[in-house]
Amino acid sequence: MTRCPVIPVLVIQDLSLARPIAQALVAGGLTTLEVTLRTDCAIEAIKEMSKVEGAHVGAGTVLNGDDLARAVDAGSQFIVSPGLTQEVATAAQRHDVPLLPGVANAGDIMRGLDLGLSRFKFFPAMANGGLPALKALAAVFGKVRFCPTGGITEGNAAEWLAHPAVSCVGGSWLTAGNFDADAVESRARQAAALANCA
Ligand SMILES: O=C(O)C(=O)C[C@H](O)[C@H](O)COP(=O)(O)O
Repeated sequence: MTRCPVIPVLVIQDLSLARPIAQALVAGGLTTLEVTLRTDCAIEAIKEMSKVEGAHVGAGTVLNGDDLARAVDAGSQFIVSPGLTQEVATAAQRHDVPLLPGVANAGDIMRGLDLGLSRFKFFPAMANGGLPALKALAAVFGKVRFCPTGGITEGNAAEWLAHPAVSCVGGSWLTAGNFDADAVESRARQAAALANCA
């Protein structure tokens, strides 16, 4: 979460674009890449993107232990899930892989704390009440850190990142539309500057 505080959330439909997309994002300064398991080629895309120098590739939309095992076998260095289940948390512990599960309310966070977790994705961030909702949760759970995702854009990312409980943000805006390497690199560069990526 602190390595590079803007995480592109990627839905790879065309495997041949996996490497060029990763190269463009890394060239622009975004090195932590989340590949969602929402497409048939997602697992292969994780393998391809992991070959790109400087890329730190993980899996998103991990819904159960089987997804997690497939993602880890493909080389995922971290796991993101839209929600928090005991099954996914246990599988992450078993595979010794960092897990960023989604939370939407205080009860979710408390279940996460019970499982030994303190870093969560706040999802879906905008639909869940946006920054006011996160501020209210952060005031109660002082040591918890969040990665808001869902509705984050280049227009509001800086505002989220300015909150001390927000360690990073995630979003699909970096690769939205038809793939154009120059456009992706330029969006990544802007986002990296916003987030002071090293
Ligand atoms: O399913 C998951 O595990 C996810 O990672 C969900 C994504 O974070 C959001 O769908 C991204 O939301 P947008 O940036 O608004 O497109």
